[in-house]
Amino acid sequence: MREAQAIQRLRRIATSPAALGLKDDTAVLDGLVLTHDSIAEGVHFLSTDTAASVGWKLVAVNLSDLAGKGATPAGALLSLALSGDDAWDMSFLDGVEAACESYGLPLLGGDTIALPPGAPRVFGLTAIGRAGERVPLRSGGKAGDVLWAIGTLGDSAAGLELLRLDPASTGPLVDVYRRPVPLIALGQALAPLANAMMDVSDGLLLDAMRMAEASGLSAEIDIDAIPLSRAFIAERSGDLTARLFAATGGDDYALLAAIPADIDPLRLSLPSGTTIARIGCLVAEGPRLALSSGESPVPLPEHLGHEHRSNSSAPMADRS
Ligand SMILES: Nc1ncnc2c1ncn2[C@@H]1O[C@H](COP(=O)(O)OP(=O)(O)OP(=O)(O)O)[C@@H](O)[C@H]1O
Ligand SMILES: Cc1ncc(C[n+]2csc(CCOP(=O)(O)O)c2C)c(N)n1
Ligand SMILES: [Mg+2]
Repeated sequence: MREAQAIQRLRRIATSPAALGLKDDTAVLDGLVLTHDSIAEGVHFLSTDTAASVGWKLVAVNLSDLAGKGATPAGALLSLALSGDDAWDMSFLDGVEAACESYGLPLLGGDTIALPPGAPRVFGLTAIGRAGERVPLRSGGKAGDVLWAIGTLGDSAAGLELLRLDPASTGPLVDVYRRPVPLIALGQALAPLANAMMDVSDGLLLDAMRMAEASGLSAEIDIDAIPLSRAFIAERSGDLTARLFAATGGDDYALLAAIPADIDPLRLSLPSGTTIARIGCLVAEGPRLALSSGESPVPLPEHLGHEHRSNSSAPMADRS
């Protein structure tokens, strides 16, 4: 089954207004912003990744969903699966602790289980944030809004490719894959201005299409405007192929914001070193997502981003 099919079925269960129709990154309940993300070995991280980086990543990907709504971290619940390798599990918790401390996220509770020997590791975290004065939803975009990307794209996907070629790879791209940085302060600064905002975790093109869909609009993106880091360009160049890779690779934990055209977020005093780029706009007419380079249209790539899909092979022996 595909992720989208499962969520479609879940919509019939999640009928509370706080669930926002499961059409956003988070739920919003009584001034709290709620999210839950899991990470699994072989799906979100490699068995060769350090345990501390896996713990960090679990916290960071959840904080990124709070950042997308401009929320302030308020607490977390951890789902911990012990693997039987005590040193690994302890280092994992060191990584969880480091990320919680870095972003002021108090651990409030959770649950601990032990995995059967050899089972892939899977962890979950519920992050709770306090809503700011406005919570920009995916669905709030207006025709004429400018689309801004905050943070660079493609670094993590490029880091993963390096690690796939050589698990001993190091450098800034590998660091972004293993230890993403949630853009909490930037999310808080932009939320009051944005009509719509979300984090980019599955791939810019897929997430921009989701924002356009939720807002009942179309997104136009200038592929040449996508922000790339120096490390990414040094590794893969900034040509169209590299840009499409960056726009679809996912795992970025950047932000995508739709901001009225008469507001210039570059005028805000954003933290130094912030990358923020005008990458397109939302419009009322046209295909849901259109790409261009220079003045020319660019055909959509086959895959716009990452979508989970189960394979139906070999059920577990004791599941019959
Ligand atoms: N198993 C589930 N039970 C209930 N709701 C779910 C489940 N899986 C996903 N959802 C909901 O579906 C919506 C979309 O989920 P999705 O995972 O695509 O969003 P996201 O958390 O922003 O993505 P990402 O995991 O890439 O950050 C969210 O509202 C999420 O809470
Ligand atoms: C080992 C390994 N293989 C592939 C990927 C790529 N990847 C996996 S999940 C995901 C989207 C975000 O996940 P979710 O939607 O579950 O939050 C992406 C881009 C990876 N990170 N590690
Ligand atoms: Mg998200």
